[in-house]
Amino acid sequence: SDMSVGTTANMKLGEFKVHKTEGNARRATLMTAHGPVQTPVFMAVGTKATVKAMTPEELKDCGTQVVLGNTYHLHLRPGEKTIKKMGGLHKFMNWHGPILTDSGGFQVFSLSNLRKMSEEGVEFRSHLDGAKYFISPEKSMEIQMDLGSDIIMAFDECLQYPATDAEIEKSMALTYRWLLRSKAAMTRKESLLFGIVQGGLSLEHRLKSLEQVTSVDLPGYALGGFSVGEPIHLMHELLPNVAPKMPAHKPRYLMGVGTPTDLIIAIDAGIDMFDCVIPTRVARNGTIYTWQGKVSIKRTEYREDDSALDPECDCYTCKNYSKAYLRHLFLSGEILGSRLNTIHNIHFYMKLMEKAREAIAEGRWAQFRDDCLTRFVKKSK
Ligand SMILES: Nc1nc(=O)c2cc3nc(NCCN4CCCCC4)[nH]c3cc2[nH]1
Ligand SMILES: [Zn+2]
Repeated sequence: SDMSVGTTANMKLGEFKVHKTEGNARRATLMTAHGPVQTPVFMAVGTKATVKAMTPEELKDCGTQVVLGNTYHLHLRPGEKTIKKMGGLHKFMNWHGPILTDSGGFQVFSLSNLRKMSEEGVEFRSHLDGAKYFISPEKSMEIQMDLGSDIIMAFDECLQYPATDAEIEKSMALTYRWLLRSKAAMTRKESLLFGIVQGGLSLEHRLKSLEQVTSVDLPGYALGGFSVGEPIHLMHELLPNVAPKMPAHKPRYLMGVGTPTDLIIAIDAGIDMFDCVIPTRVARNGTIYTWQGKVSIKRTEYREDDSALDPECDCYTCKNYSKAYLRHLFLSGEILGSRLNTIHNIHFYMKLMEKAREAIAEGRWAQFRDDCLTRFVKKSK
């Protein structure tokens, strides 16, 4: 089990201990102000201070270690000053494990309208009510510190795909200057600041951005600018050439990724941390991940199917409900359908990471990797 790697008792805040490696894959522990994080880890996305359809107790029962919050969304509503007054994000949402917050740049570009970019920061109008806002590296740090975040992401610019070499070079230079301002604005010692490597889908620019960002001494580094509309094989091909070149004794976080297959490929390339809305979002749309591939619960074949979503799963949903019942809930648009499907998908993702951690710790990662890739290949039913 996870504790097979020994105690985390005397680890310092921000310490990242690599217990075992197999090729580029690593089994490690990151110490945060809200406890240790066993890696590889998948982090549940809780954009508006909730992982949709799940209570914190259910998240914990599914093996969730870290929950993500979003600077952009929480700044707009209810506002970080309100959350701070209520005791901070952990107390506000009753999640007392580690919280990582994204810095808002990506969300501004992908959600808001009418924005003005400058060296200073980004001016934009809220997607909720059109009100005008301005976020800079300093403002982003202030918001994340007010939230009481354990892992704070630097304020960066994330380019959409495709981007020209000139756009990539200009953007990653800005991201580097914003990283220096982010670090200078970080005054909360309990929070760990992670830098974000950009560089588009170009190996040359990725390595240049990697050199710039990792020249700044930080407790962790992320790969941004992926899963932004590029053909996914481009990311799969780039990762093994970039991830292993990130500092070996710092956590490596691949932002916004991904499917079970993406996670396995990225762990094999040396990535430690992930987040993605896929397991929660597709659950609400009736798509279920199982150890035998994907299941679309709305299919007629499940109308009188008394079996569990996944015979190899021991989650609350699989122990208590049939496919027939879950299909009925989905077709009826019942809220319980979203809840039960989400519980299963989050449990599946956390179980996948737990098995990956054990496989690396026991020196059988290659076998586990190949077994997963065979199981997950498109057999959607
Ligand atoms: N600060 C920051 N910088 C990034 O470059 C970044 C890049 C990202 N790329 C994604 N991709 C999310 C893709 N997701 C896939 C499932 C459907 C919804 C979108 N999220 C990201 C978040 C990010 N946050
Ligand atoms: Zn299940």
